[in-house]
Parts: sequence; C-alpha cells; structure tokens
Amino acid sequence: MKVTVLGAAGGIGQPLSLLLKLNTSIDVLSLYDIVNAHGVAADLSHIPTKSSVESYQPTSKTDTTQLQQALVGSDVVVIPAGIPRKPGMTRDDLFKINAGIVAGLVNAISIHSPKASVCIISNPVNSMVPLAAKILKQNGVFDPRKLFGVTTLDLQRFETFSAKLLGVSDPDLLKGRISVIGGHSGNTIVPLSHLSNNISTKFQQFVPEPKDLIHRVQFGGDEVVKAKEGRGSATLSMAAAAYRFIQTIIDPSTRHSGIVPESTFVSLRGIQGGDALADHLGVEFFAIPVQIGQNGQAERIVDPFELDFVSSDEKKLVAIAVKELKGNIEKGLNFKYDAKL
Ligand SMILES: NC(=O)C1=CN([C@@H]2O[C@H](COP(=O)(O)OP(=O)(O)OC[C@H]3O[C@@H](n4cnc5c(N)ncnc54)[C@H](O)[C@@H]3O)[C@@H](O)[C@H]2O)C=CC1
Ligand SMILES: O=C([O-])CC(=O)C(=O)O
Repeated sequence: MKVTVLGAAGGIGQPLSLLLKLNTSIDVLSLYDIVNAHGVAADLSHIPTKSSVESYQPTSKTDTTQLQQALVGSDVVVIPAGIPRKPGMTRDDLFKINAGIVAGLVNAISIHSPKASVCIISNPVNSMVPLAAKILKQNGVFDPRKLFGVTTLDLQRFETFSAKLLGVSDPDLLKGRISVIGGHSGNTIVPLSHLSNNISTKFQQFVPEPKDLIHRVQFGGDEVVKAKEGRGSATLSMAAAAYRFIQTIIDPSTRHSGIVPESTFVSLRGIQGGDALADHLGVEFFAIPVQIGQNGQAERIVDPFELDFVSSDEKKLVAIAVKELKGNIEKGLNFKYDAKL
C-alpha cells in the first residue's frame, strides 16, 4: 500500500503525514511538496513503524521528475496542496491559485498513477473536484468511484457540537447516526439529524431550534480562520478528518457500523445509485454517504432521500445548497488548464 501526500509540508500535510506514518497498513508513505518535503520526511522517518518514508521535491520550476517519482505506484493520493484562507476571505477566493495547483497535480496523477484513489482536500472543494474530474476525463482515466472530495471535517464538527448539546459524553456514539451532505462551504453544508429515530428524538428534546447548531457547522471553518488571526485555517482537525476518511479507503476494518456510511463529495454518475440522485437533485456533484468497497472505491450511494432520512426543513436547506453548488461546479468545470504551461 503506497499513499502519497501532495502538499506534505503544509499545515495539514505535516500532521496528516504523521498520522499516516502511524498506520500499519501502509508500506510506503510518499511525501511531495515544493518546499521542505525532505525535512518532513527525515523527521517522520525516525518513527519506528512499518512504512518507509520517501520524499520528493522539485529542484527547479520545470522539474517534473520528482512529482512523477512520488506518484508512480500509488494506491491513494491525497491533495492538501494549495493556499488557505485568511480572515475576510471566502473559500471561493482561493479558486484561482488553487485551481492551477490542483489541475497540475491531477494532470500528473492521470499520467503517473491513473489507477490511484484521489482524495482532494484543497479548497474550494466544491469546484476542485469537478475540475479534477474534467482533467481525468480529458486524459481518459476518470473513474468516478475513485475521486473523493474530503468533507469529513464538516461531519466531525457536527458530531462534536451535537454531542455537547445532546449531553453525549462520547461523540463516537454519533458516528453513522448523523450525517452532513451537500458540499463544503457555508450554505452548501447541510447537516442531517434524522438518520435514526433515537437520535432524532434526542435532537427534538435538546435542540428544538437547530438554527444555531446548523450555522455553526456551516461556518465552523470561519471560526478557526478568525481564531488563527491570519495564520491559516483548520489544519489539525482537518488532518484528523482526512486521516479518518483515508482509513476507510485503505482499511475496511475501521469503517463504523452506523446507519449510513460517511459522506464524501463525489461525481454522482458512475457510482451505483448516482444517476437517480443526480436526476433528483439536478447537480452532478454532491457530498453524500457512500459505501466504500474492499478496493477503496465508492461502491454505492446510500441515498438519505430514498431512505426518508431528510426532514422537510432539511430539504429546504438542500434546495439552497444545490443552487449555490451549481455555480461552484460550473466554475471548476470552466477552468482552462493547459498542461503545456
Ligand atoms: N477540505 C477541507 O475540509 C479543508 C480544506 N482546507 C484547504 O487545504 C488547503 C491546504 O491548507 P494548509 O495545509 O493549511 O495550507 P498550507 O499553506 O499550510 O500548506 C499548503 C502546502 O501546499 C504546498 N504546495 C503549494 N503548491 C504546491 C504544488 N504545486 N505541489 C505540491 N505542494 C504545493 C505548499 O508548499 C504548502 O506546504 C487549503 O486550500 C485549505 O483551504 C483546509 C481545511 C479544511
Ligand atoms: O475554512 C477554511 O477555509 C478551511 C476549511 O475548509 C474548513 O475549516 O472547513
């Protein structure tokens, strides 16, 4: 099992690489960054776990061999490369710079590790995943079951804040019993609390007016950006979230036994159950609970609408989310990337 982190020396990349180094299912941990990849790898290589750590860093602006070597033979590639927000910025403000970075990396993936599962963390996720899908498609290697936008941090926040309000001492108990669907920015983030009768009743009892909770989940990222006062956005909680998601891809035994699996932002068509959902929602990309198969691919969409897990109030939030998502998706698809630049 070879896992490659692109952007490994960053605020998310470093703690995420640490967590991956501690995972005993991984044989090779491949770290790539345009700065300090070797330093991070040297540091991690002093941890006595099974995996070997390799590092790759371009020696000039035109050096593509390092990225190629980092990617070759990868089973999973994670992308936390790109700039983070500062106070006053939206995730959409990151689009121009991050689209160029992500497009270049995904283009290289399509050439050097076309069969890898690709997990995109870089913002804005709502646009980066459509952009990545387009590039993979153009290069003839797109498998919608292997492209994931990592939205697990929204779920982590919903679990954390809900557990406090519900008086649940161990937030783990909520895993698979609440969910977050839609996308990964403000109004596109839709928390769902009606997955199980038990939990739904608890919410009615302890959170009869969920507006504040929903708002906190939707804008949890801003809370961290503000608290960091210009020194970036969520990194540690994000590393934990990405690790949680990657674990479900590389190690089926870590999957929780809740009512629904965890959500991820995917290209719906091409995944079992995706056509019906795309037709129902009127969007091609959406964060939705996805059953991950033995080989780490999205096997089946577990549709919370079909299961009648979405309340009428939540459906109104979904309608708002879909409206905004359409623009985000279009923006990603319209980005012009010239591989020769
Ligand atoms: N999906 C989610 O829930 C979340 C996403 N994010 C996003 O993750 C991204 C990274 O955030 P941080 O780690 O805090 O930023 P950071 O600035 O600390 O790290 C980014 C890293 O990417 C590297 N990088 C830049 N261009 C590169 C390239 N072409 N190839 C390889 N590496 C490259 C930089 O050298 C740097 O080490 C941001 O876009 C941020 O908005 C952040 C939190 C949550
Ligand atoms: O808010 C940001 O820019 C980073 C992010 O995506 C999050 O923390 O959810």
